[in-house]
Amino acid sequence: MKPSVILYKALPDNLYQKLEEHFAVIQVANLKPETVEQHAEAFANAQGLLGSSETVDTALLEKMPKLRATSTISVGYDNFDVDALNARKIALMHTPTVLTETVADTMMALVLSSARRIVEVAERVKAGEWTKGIGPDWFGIDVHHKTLGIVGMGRIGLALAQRAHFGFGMPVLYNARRHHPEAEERFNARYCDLDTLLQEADFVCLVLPLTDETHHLIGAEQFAKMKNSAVFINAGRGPVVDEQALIEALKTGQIHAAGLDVFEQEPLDKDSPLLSLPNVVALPHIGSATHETRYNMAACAVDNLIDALNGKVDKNCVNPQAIG
Ligand SMILES: NC(=O)c1ccc[n+]([C@@H]2O[C@H](COP(=O)([O-])OP(=O)(O)OC[C@H]3O[C@@H](n4cnc5c(N)ncnc54)[C@H](O)[C@@H]3O)[C@@H](O)[C@H]2O)c1
Repeated sequence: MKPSVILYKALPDNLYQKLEEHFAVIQVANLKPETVEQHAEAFANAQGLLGSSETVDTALLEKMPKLRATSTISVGYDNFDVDALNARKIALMHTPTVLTETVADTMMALVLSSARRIVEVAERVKAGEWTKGIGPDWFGIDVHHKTLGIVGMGRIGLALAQRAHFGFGMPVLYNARRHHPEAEERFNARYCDLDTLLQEADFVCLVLPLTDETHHLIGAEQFAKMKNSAVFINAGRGPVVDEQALIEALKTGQIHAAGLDVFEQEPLDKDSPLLSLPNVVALPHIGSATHETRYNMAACAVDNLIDALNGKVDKNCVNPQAIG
C-alpha cells in the first residue's frame, strides 16, 4: 500500500500526478484546526506533509502520529517547530537554491524602485500629473557605485552581491555569522560588524532567516545608526525588523526610504502606516513569485518528499542529524 500524504497547497497537474504515483494523496485547503478536525482520519494516517506557509506546531503534529517527513515549498522554515520535529525524528525538507536568483532579482528591484521612486512616479504619470517637463520633485537618488550592505550573506545574499558588484559597480559590505571567502574573492565584499555596516552602507539589505537570534535584530537603535540617506531593504522575514521603529525612522527622516517584501503580519494590514508613506515600496511577499521559480520550487518539494519517505535525506534536508 502506498504511504498517505497530506497536500495543503495546489500543485501543477503533472506534479500532482507524480505525487500520486508514489503516495495516496489527500488534498486539504489548509492546516487550520477545523480542517484537521474535518479530515481527522487522513491526518492520523499521514506519513508525509507537503505545502507551504502554514504553521506546523506541536498541536498539529499531535494529530499526525505516523508522520515521517514534511516538505515545505520554501527555503525559510520558521513556521515549523523544528525541535518538535527533531524529537519525533521527522524529516524537514525545503527548497534552497532553486529560488536564489529570483529572490536576488526581487531585492535588486526593491533597491532600484526605492531609490528611483519608480512606483511613486509611475503612479503620478498614470494620474495625469506629467503635464510639463519634470523637476526635482520627480528625482530619485543614484544606485550605481553606492555602497550596498548585505545582512545575511547566504545563498541569496551572494546572488545579490553578484548583481551589485558586476551590474552596478557597487562596493559590497556584509555581515553574517561567518566570513564568506567566496563573496570576498568574487565580489570584493568586505566583512564588517553590524554597526559598521549600518553606518557605512547606502543600501542596507536584509536577507536573514527568522530565528530567536534574528527576531527584531533591527530596531530603533539600529535605524539611528544608519545614514539619513540610507535605503532599507528587507526580503528575509518581517519579524527580523521592529516595524514600529521602521515606521518612525521613515516618518522622521532618520532613513530615506524602504523597500519591503516581508512584514511582521502578512498580509499587511490595509491601515498600516507603511502604505501611506510615499518613501515605501511594499510588495506582497513576491520574492520567489515567478511562474518558473514557483514551478521549480514545487517540483523540488515533491522530489524532496519522495526522497525523504524513501529514507534519502542527503539533499535539501534541514535536520538530517535528527533523523539518525
Ligand atoms: N521574500 C521572499 O520571498 C523570500 C524567499 C526566499 C527566502 N527568503 C528568506 O531569506 C532567508 C535566507 O535565504 P537563503 O537561501 O539565502 O538562506 P541561507 O541559509 O543560505 O543564508 C542565510 C544567511 O543568514 C546568516 N545568518 C543567520 N543568522 C544570522 C545572524 N543572527 N546574524 C547575521 N547573519 C545571520 C547565515 O549565516 C547565512 O549566511 C530565508 O531563510 C528566508 O527567510 C525570503
